[in-house]
Parts: sequence; structure tokens; C-alpha cells
Amino acid sequence: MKVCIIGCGAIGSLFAGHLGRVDDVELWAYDPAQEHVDAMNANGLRLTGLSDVVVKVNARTDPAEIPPCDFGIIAAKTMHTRAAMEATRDIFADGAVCSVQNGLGNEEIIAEYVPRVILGTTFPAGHITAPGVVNHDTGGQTKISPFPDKPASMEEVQRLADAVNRGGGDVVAMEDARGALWTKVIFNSASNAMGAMTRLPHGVACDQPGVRRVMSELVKEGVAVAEALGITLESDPDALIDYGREKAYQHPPSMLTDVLNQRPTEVDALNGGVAQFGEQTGVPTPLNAAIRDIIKGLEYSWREDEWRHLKP
Ligand SMILES: NC(=O)C1=CN([C@@H]2O[C@H](COP(=O)(O)OP(=O)(O)OC[C@H]3O[C@@H](n4cnc5c(N)ncnc54)[C@H](OP(=O)(O)O)[C@@H]3O)[C@@H](O)[C@H]2O)C=CC1
Ligand SMILES: CC(C)(CO)C(=O)C(=O)O
Repeated sequence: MKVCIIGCGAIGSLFAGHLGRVDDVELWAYDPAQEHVDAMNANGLRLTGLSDVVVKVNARTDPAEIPPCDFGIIAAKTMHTRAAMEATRDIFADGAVCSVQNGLGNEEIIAEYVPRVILGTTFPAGHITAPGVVNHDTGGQTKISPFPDKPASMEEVQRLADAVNRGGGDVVAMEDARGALWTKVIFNSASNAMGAMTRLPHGVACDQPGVRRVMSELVKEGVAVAEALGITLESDPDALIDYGREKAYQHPPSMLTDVLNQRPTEVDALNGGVAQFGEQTGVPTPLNAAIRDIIKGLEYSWREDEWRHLKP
């Protein structure tokens, strides 16, 4: 079985670290980061932290050098989903592609490019520490299921989960993982956005009563949209925020890290995604829409060369 990781950064590498240990998996990776790809090809992909392993990955920056694959696992940031699928669509002309990204709308984009799609959400965390080296920060489950609009078969979903699990992963194949995905999205739309706007780590932000109140208001909007879509959440996202305070008090949400590094954020797929599905279902989401617009304004502030010369 051939599997290609699309975007082999932190999360993609955690999946590669599992699949690279399985004898009957031929593992490929597409990633535009030349230095990272060169390091993986020269020395293997090294995982540190919770995992301590080096695996062989056939990494490429040119998708034309990758053979047709049975499965893709996309772990590029959400703003790169379309470009990633444009580049790799031929690899999956008869394959199934699974998203393990955060946010909403990824599966809909993937479905424009490949015949079968697997929806997913993942809880482990990691970060790149050097080219070809990724630290596995925390463990957790991944949940995957056929994407209803363009489904992979349940047999394919199970086969992909089995392959990752045989390499030490923890992937649950489900009939419908939308509840798990939406639970995490609603959590992220509160924790990540408020972390990014206050520059406080998750737990510290939770301890500011006003900030915590806004988180709960963001959650309420997301829950109402999920309900309108007929999605049963896996758990209460507001309780997940409190759980996160206990387990990861000093954790900077990824959107805060992006803001501190003045990098584009995933706000369009998080608060923007909730607002977009809110519009579709007629559920008001003014707070999520406002957060999206403010964070987009913040991103623009970093591109001073585009606005410094402007006059009314
Ligand atoms: N990191 C974490 O702990 C967690 C992350 N997630 C989610 O997983 C997804 C991936 O995040 P993460 O692994 O942290 O991100 P990273 O930035 O570590 O990895 C993404 C990789 O994709 C590459 N990339 C950029 N553009 C493209 C493209 N057009 N096609 C293919 N690959 C591309 C990047 O290269 P370059 O660096 O050159 O841009 C990078 O190597 C996100 O949606 C995130 O929210 C979910 C759970 C936890
Ligand atoms: C908290 C975490 C790492 C959970 O996976 C996350 O999703 C984020 O920071 O964006």
C-alpha cells in the first residue's frame, strides 16, 4: 500500500513516524520546504519527545516524482489546502485523501480534486525543531470517517486507520467523525482566537474572567451552528476549554504562535468556518465573524509595504 503525506511538517511527520514503521507501507511525502525534504531524504525523518524513532520517507518537493498512491494524508495548514491539492491531485487519481487538519472546509476543497475523501481530526501535538526533526509534544487520538459529500468506503477508512495503528498510532475509524471534528473546531475557535488576541497562553487566558466569558460566547455560537447542521458534538467544547486549562496551562495556541511570528493564521477555517456555516444555516455568528475580521486586519498590519504608501 502506498501512502503520501501532503505537507510533512509537525503533524504530517507524526503520521509519517507511524507509517514509516509498517513493512507493507511504501511512504512518500510532498512538501515544498526544500531544506526539510533534503534532510528527510539524507538522514530519515527523526521524531523526538514522546516518540524516539527515525523512519525512511521518500520526500519530494516535486509531486511529479511521486507515484500513484492509495492514500493521502493532508497536514498542510488550512490556507494551503487548495494549493496542496492542486499540486498532488494526479497522485490520487484513484486514491482517497484524509484531512487531519484543524478547521472547517478542508474536506470540501479536497473533494474538488480527488475521487474519495476521508474526514478527520487529530489531538496529538508536535513542532518542527530542525529540518528533518519533529518533536512529538503530546499524544492523543485521531478520528476519521468517510466525508459524506464524496465518501471513501468504510473499508478504506478502516484500512488507513489499521496501517497507522500498526505503526503505534491511535486512529479510530468511525462511521461519522463530524461530531469530533466540530468539537475540536469550536474549542479552537475560542482558545486559539482569544490566545491570539490577548497573547496569553491557554490557561492564563482562561483565568481572565472577561476573556473566559468571550470564549463561552464563541462556543455558544459554534454549538448552535453544529446543531443546525444536525451534528452531535462528541463532548461539550466549553468543558474542553476547562480541561485544557488543567492540562496545558502554559500552552500557546497555534494561532498565538502564528501571530507572534507574524505568519498568516488559520482563522478563516476556524472562526471564519463557523461564521460561513452559520450563514449557510441561518444561525447568527456575529462574534466569530468579528474575530475573523479583526485577525485578518491584524495579519494585514504586518504587510506594511502594501499600505504605508496609501493615501485617502
Ligand atoms: N502542530 C500541532 O500540534 C497541531 C496541528 N494541527 C493542525 O494540523 C495542520 C498542520 O499543522 P502543523 O503540522 O503544525 O503545520 P506545519 O507548518 O508544521 O507543517 C505544514 C507543512 O506543510 C508545508 N506546506 C506549505 N504549503 C504547502 C503546500 N502548498 N502543499 C503541501 N505542503 C505545504 C509547510 O511548508 P512551509 O513550512 O515551507 O510552509 C510545512 O512543512 C494544521 O491545520 C494545524 O492546525 C492539529 C493538531 C495539532
Ligand atoms: C491545542 C492544540 C495543539 C490541540 O491539538 C491545537 O489544536 C492548537 O494549538 O491549535
